[in-house]
Amino acid sequence: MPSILYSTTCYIKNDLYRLRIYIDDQDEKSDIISSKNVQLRTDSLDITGTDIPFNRIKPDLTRLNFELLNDKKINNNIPNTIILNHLLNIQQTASISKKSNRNFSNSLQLQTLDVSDRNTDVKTIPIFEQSQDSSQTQLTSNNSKSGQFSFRRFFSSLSDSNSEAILLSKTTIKINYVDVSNSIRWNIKSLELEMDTEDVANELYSNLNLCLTTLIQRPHRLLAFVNPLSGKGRARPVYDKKVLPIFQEANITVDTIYTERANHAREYVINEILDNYDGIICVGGDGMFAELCHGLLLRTAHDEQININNPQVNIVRPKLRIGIIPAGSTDAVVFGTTGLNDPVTSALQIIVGESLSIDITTVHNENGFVRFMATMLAYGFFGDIIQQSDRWRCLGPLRYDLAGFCQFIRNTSYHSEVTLTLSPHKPTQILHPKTTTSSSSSNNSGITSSVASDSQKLINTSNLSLTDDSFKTKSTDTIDKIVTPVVAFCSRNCDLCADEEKHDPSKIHLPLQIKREGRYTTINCLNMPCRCAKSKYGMSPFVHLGDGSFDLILVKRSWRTGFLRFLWQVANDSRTIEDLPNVERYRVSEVLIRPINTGRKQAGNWSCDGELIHGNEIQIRVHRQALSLFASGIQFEEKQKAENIKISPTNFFPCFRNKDKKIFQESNSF
Ligand SMILES: Nc1ncnc2c1ncn2[C@@H]1O[C@H](COP(=O)(O)OP(=O)(O)OP(=O)(O)O)[C@@H](O)[C@H]1O
Repeated sequence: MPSILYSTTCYIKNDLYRLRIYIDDQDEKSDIISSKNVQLRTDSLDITGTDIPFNRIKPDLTRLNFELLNDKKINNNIPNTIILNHLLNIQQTASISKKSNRNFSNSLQLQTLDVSDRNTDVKTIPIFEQSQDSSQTQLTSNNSKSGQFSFRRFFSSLSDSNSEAILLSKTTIKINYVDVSNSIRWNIKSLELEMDTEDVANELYSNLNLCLTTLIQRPHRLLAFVNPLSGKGRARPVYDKKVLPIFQEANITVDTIYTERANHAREYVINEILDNYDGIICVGGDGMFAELCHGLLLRTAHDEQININNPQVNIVRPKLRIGIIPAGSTDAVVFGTTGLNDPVTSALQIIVGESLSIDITTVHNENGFVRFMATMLAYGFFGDIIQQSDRWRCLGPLRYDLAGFCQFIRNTSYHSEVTLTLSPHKPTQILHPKTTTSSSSSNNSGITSSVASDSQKLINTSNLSLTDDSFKTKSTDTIDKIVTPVVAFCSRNCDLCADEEKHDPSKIHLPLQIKREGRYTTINCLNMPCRCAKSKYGMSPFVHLGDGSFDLILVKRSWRTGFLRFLWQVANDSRTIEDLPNVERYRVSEVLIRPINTGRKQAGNWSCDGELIHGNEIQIRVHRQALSLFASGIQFEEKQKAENIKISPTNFFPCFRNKDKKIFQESNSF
């Protein structure tokens, strides 16, 4: 049963409401969130405090509930509940009510408004609006749209009002809150609550502010880095006009640095004192994020005296979180962690202290540490594009398309050896023999299993022992395809990412290593789906952000039409990409890629998070949840609704399927 902390009545748009601040019963949390009409115990209309102290308030469990007391139809613009943590700020302003058309219920003992008070109330204007920080006071009036008080405007509005029912006092509480009714795109909304007396308004105002002080997961002081060149120069206006005002509204202090050169932010984060900050904000694209990510992780590794050059070392998660305001040209990280690249949504997720820990992979070559990888590492086609487009910088963004086209015409492939360590899974989830008709099968929970029968044999016949080197590394040319068993989107509060048991070393059942060798057009490691404007689902839609694994996609040498089909599916629907005859997808925790140069043939190029890297061989190793972001993760049911993604219970992949080496469109009906 929820515990009510506070209860009062108020008018919202001339309708009478009962406002209650209550704490959910923790066990009932999920039910209450899902139910629109929260059942609270009936209490008196007077202000009621309970014996629950404010320091026991759980921000996600404490809510404001608005119950309409008139007989009128419920106004859909008034929320039924607002989570305490979604309040941005509370203002107390003067109220000038228009002709009263309030519909008082006879059964309610309401205080009638004393008209004789009006004159005295007029004297209270202008009022001082007190922000959450008591040291900041502002002169405001609710008549003043610009926020500047104007006596002329104030008195002219008085004469416009109907004198019969004018009430002038500090009786209006304005609540600015984060509207999450569209759980993908967040917005700011406000609600004006008109209280009966100034005393009640004062009390509600101070109670709500007291509640706000309990929100410890929220940042109070942030350091923002703005790359003025990001996204063709849109980062600065986005930050100055859209984001900074929201931070100010939420009483967050932000120190801003406009970067002057590449690596400015990275050096600052590595070298300067950051103790005063609760988080770092990156305003820009994926390149800026990579800079901050490196700065923070390298600084932490240095503080913890970790030898980052050792490929087997475990990195430590920094204490500070990074918030990303998308203003770049691709914004793959933000797409992958919030579902869209909307600066306002990202700013609001930072303000309310949403937290998401993501995997980071370390990239080493034969000489030691090279880079951290947050999104994608590529060898071959995509690395060659980066290398070529770097030479054609003068062509602007067009250079990527042009370099891509040239590379496609060349259709180069590279002889390479790939040693991969499959991500460990529970025995019950693993490896069903491949059937002749379909390469994958799915159940209702969206979990699909698929594996080559040879691999099944290999596992069944092996004397499984973690110390058995012959088992640990198997060269299996016969293995055709091994597809990860779990193909569900990584979403907000993802079960797979939260599954600690899976990451318990004592529970690892199958650290299977496999060697693959052949000619590949491209070898890609994806730590995130890499959704962006050019790829609806990203190259790897089902990779999870925090489950301690990443996806390896091998694209074997083929005719240009075969590779074009791969590119087409990456752009449009990559959910079944491994069904293409030239594509293999593995879920792995570690990969070693070794190009085999056969004399005259040149090796391909490597790119990591869009930057060129070098090495004769590259080792990639995942570090589970090594970096925390201010982000919510994606509410996938909502996203599916918004994008009209159809997922049939019996067929998780309704679009394209590989059957007898042919691609064809299936009907969604079966
Ligand atoms: N003031 C600056 N002048 C030049 N380069 C900068 C400056 N600040 C940052 N950089 C560099 O610019 C590169 C690209 O920046 P960023 O990622 O923000 O923009 P983008 O390329 O438009 O977006 P995306 O990476 O999403 O495509 C980063 O690698 C960063 O190191």
